[in-house]
Parts: sequence; C-alpha cells; structure tokens
Amino acid sequence: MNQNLQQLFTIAQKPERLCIGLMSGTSLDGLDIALCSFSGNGVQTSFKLINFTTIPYQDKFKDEVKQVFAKRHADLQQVTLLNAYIGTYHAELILQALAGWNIKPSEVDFIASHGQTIYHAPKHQHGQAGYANATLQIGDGDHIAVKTGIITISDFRQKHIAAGGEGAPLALYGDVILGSKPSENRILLNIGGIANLTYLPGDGNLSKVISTDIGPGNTLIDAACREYFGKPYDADAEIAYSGTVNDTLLEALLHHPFFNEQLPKTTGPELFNLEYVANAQQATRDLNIAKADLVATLSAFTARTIVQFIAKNFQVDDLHIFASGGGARNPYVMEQIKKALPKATIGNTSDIGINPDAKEAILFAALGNEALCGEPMPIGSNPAVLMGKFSFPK
Ligand SMILES: Nc1ncnc2c1ncn2[C@@H]1O[C@H](COP(=O)(O)OP(=O)(O)OP(=O)(O)O)[C@@H](O)[C@H]1O
Ligand SMILES: CC(=O)N[C@H]1[C@@H]2OC[C@@H](O2)[C@@H](O)[C@@H]1O[C@H](C)C(=O)O
Repeated sequence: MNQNLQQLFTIAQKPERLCIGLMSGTSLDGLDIALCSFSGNGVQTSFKLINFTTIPYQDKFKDEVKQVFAKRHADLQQVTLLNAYIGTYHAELILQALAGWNIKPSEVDFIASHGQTIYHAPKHQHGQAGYANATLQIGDGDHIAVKTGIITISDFRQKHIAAGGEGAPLALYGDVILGSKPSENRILLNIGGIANLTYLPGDGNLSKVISTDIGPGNTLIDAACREYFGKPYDADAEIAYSGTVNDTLLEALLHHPFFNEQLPKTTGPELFNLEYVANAQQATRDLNIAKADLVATLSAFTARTIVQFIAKNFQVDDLHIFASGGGARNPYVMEQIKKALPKATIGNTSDIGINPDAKEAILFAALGNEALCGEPMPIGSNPAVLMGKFSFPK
C-alpha cells in the first residue's frame, strides 16, 4: 500500500490531531499561522488554539505579489514563479514559527494552507459569457509538504466552485462548527480586506445559515492610506478621525449593483479598488476632496455597508454580533457600526473563545480536519463538499 495513504488513515483515526492553519489574506500584511489541536469532526469538533503568530511580509515580497494581485493583465512568468516561491516561502515561515514554539515538524499531523488569492472572479463580476465562477490561489502545497516534511492540504476553494459555489466565503463551515450556540442568534463578522459574515440562527437550523461577503472591509482604506499618506493602513483610525465624511461621495460609493446581488455573493479588490473610488468621485463631480476626508468617507463606507446589510437582513434586537479580522481593530469603523445598531449586542470573537486575529487561519485548520475525517455538511444552499487537495512530503 502507498505509505502516504497509510499515514492519512492513521492521522484520520487519531483521537487528537495537531495541525497548522495558514491564511494569507487580501490585505497582504503577512502570513497568519495557527497551531491547533482538533478532535472529532463536524458539529462534534473540539478544538484548541495552542499558538498563533502573524509573520509580516517583507516589502520586497509584497511588491512582487502586487505586480499580479487582482490585476486583469499580469506577467505569466511572474505568476508561475510566485506559485512555487510562495509555497517555499510559506514553508520557511512555518518552520520558523515551529522553532520559536519548540515544536518539531514531525509532531505536526498536517498543514492546511489557503495560499494567496491573486484573482477572484465570480461570474457576476467577470461577466464573461460561457465562463463560470472562478478564483485562483497560489503558493503550491507540494512545495510546503516537501520543505516542511508535513502532509499539506491546500487549494480549498476549487471544490466549492466545482460544486456550484463562488469559492468563498468558506468561513461558514468553520463558523458553524466552532461558533454556533443554541438559543443565541449570532453573526460572526470578519472585517479583513473584504468584509463578510456568517449568520448562525439560535435554533440550530442549518438551512437558515447565511454566509456572504458584504463589501469592502479594509481594502479601500488601506489603498488610500498607501497612495496618499505612504502608510500601509490607518493605524487606530487616526486619519479617519482627523477628516470629515463627505456625504455626497458616500452616497455615490454605495451606488453599485454589487450591493443588490443575490446572496451569497463574493467580491474582492478586483472591484473595490481606487478606480472604484475615482469613478464615484467622477459621479459627484467633486475631485478635490481632502485626503483625510477621503479616508474618513471610505471608513464610513465600510461601516455603512455592514450596517445596511445587517439591518436589512436580520432582526437586530435579538442579535449577537462578534467581530474579527484587522478591521475589528479600527475604532472608527467599529464605533460607527455600534452607533448605527444600538439594539444588537456587539463584541468580538474573543468573547466566544476564538482569537479574532487567528480566526481565518483556524478556519482553514478546521477545513483540513474535515478533509481528513469529516463528512460533507449540508448548510443552507451552500455546496455540501469536503474541500482541499493532499500533498505529501515523499
Ligand atoms: N490598529 C488598527 N487600526 C486600524 N486598522 C487596523 C489596525 N490593525 C489592523 N488594521 C486593519 O486590518 C488589516 C489587516 O486585516 P486582516 O489581517 O484581517 O486582513 P486579511 O486577512 O488580509 O483580509 P481578508 O480576510 O480579506 O483576506 C490592515 O491592513 C488594516 O487595515
Ligand atoms: C477569494 C478570497 O480569497 N476571498 C477571501 C477574501 O477575504 C475575505 C473575503 O474575501 C472572503 O470571501 C475570503 O476569505 C475568507 C477566509 C472566506 O473564504 O471565508
């Protein structure tokens, strides 16, 4: 028998599995590495976050990825080189993190790697006749497996698309497993580059779970900070607080068919970028807005799209919202959300035992655990599939 299959069989039967979940998001800030242990599967899963770190990317690496990231036209050689390079680079960062935690690679049962999204193209966004939903994550799993010596599960989004989804959000599978609570209507709201949420009804009826992207999280705020202030992001919303929201521009930003698309829907910086902002400014015929006012307006845009979505789709006086992602650290955005939804309880996912910075890396670890020993779970209209491809060190 192929020894790799034998090893998978053994790991799947262990009472507890030690694993690493990896996320490299659209903000391109760094690699999130979560060391977790899992027992069981599906709604019977129990999980512990043992260690977590985000290793920031070097500027040179960010610049190289940005050459192809969310670009309609890119150098195919660069994409090819990056696919292998990111796999090897992520493997090096994993080995570095494990050494810091005094864990030997041989102790880890598997790695679950998201890779780096370089292009996300749901049909409603690409609009090309004859083509279905599509998405592309690079950072090849074989390179991670060979370099670390650890079985690696990767490329989770393709199966979701093959089975009729948009390849995202995948958070719902982890949110149902790790974040549900009987008799409490919950929303797990992740504000990363793009904001998304999962609604978990307190009656446990999985057919009522809703999970979708909402719109921009930090991506426009970050882009404006980079472009006009030479900063990677608006730390503690200092710039937003120093500016004033331009209501006319805010209305123009809110005017886009994406916000009326059917659920579930997904998006990315392919749509929400500085060109989107420039088009909205053109529509207002006011191109001379002060740069701090622009950052304030983009921050208000993020908060407003989240608030409008929640107010339109849920009964807010019986709702517990738990935020996560880097945007949950943006006081301006969070303040506006709390002010506009006074009847909902709003906290962050640490209130329910999930580290808000680690949440997406934990999600991929949970998806890896399902790929090894779970069963497809029907949740609403979402594809009931096990996702991920297996790579072996030998
Ligand atoms: N102290 C802070 N003040 C304001 N914003 C912050 C702060 N800390 C983090 N952020 C925001 O969070 C971003 C990083 O968020 P996160 O790591 O969740 O993104 P991501 O994982 O790349 O996103 P995605 O989930 O879309 O893939 C930063 O770029 C910044 O915009
Ligand atoms: C294609 C892609 O990488 N999408 C990401 C991105 O970041 C947030 C949002 O857009 C979400 O849809 C998704 O990631 C999370 C982990 C998800 O699939 O749930």
